[in-house]
Amino acid sequence: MIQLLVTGKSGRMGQAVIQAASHEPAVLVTATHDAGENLVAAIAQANTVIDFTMHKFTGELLEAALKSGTHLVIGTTGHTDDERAAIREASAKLPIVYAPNFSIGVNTLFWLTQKAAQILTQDRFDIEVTEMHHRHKIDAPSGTARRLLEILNEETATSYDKDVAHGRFGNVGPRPPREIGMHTLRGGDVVGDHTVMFAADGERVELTHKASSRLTFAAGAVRAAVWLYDKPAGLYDMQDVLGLR
Ligand SMILES: NC(=O)C1=CN([C@@H]2O[C@H](COP(=O)(O)OP(=O)(O)OC[C@H]3O[C@@H](n4cnc5c(N)ncnc54)[C@H](OP(=O)(O)O)[C@@H]3O)[C@@H](O)[C@H]2O)C=CC1
Ligand SMILES: O=C(O)C1=N[C@H](C(=O)O)C[C@H](O)C1
Repeated sequence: MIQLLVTGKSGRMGQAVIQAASHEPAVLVTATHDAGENLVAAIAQANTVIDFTMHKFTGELLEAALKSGTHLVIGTTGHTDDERAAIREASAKLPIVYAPNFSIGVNTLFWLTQKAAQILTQDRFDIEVTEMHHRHKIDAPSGTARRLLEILNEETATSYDKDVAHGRFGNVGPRPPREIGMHTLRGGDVVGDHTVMFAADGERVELTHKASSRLTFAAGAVRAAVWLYDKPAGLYDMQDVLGLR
């Protein structure tokens, strides 16, 4: 039985996770947590945490989980390089699923993007990525877009720091062939849209995913928590949970 601690309980995703967990017989929400509450007391009541909060909270969460041996499903995005390294380090002792997106559709988009990049970049296809989210989102680009860029960087031998152009403005000149454009849109109540575009002379391929309900992400996170139950320490993502590797 998964005894679940839901952090960020009053947030958009925290609420969706509590709802999704109520539909999963193997999962019982035994504790919840919000900013300012006692995390050590909350984590003592659980064997697994599902965390959709804020990147700055991850250090405190890792420290508490390492002490209690609690499994972690981390969906929070916007981590710094140091925070990502801390998650990797903790995974030597704890089973952790860390994923920027828990939807089956987006994880299929990751797979399709890798395959498309392998095929299309043998010819001269320029790559652009767009994402759109609701007006409340605080990190940009989205964690999902960042993962798409990492996949594209790997397949095209480009660098996230040197070759990704975050928007364009002014007299930027012709497009450098290795450049990957990243364009972030914010507005309204958009749950999460991502497009990877491959554009060549005479044709264009667009791979798009649109999420219309946060329950999609929440159900995926609950599925990841159940999957993680009997796994050894290690860093996993949703591709592992879905068997997409
Ligand atoms: N991986 C995925 O599939 C998905 C990831 N996300 C990510 O999940 C995260 C949360 O998104 P969302 O639910 O929309 O955000 P919300 O702002 O709605 O909720 C954030 C929650 O985290 C809590 N929180 C904020 N700061 C802290 C802190 N320092 N310590 C403890 N708790 C804190 C908030 O508490 P309070 O209200 O008291 O401040 C709130 O309950 C984001 O990083 C987002 O990108 C979102 C959707 C899907
Ligand atoms: O903040 C959100 O809402 C979302 N965040 C995730 C991200 O940053 O990729 C996933 C999803 O698109 C919704």
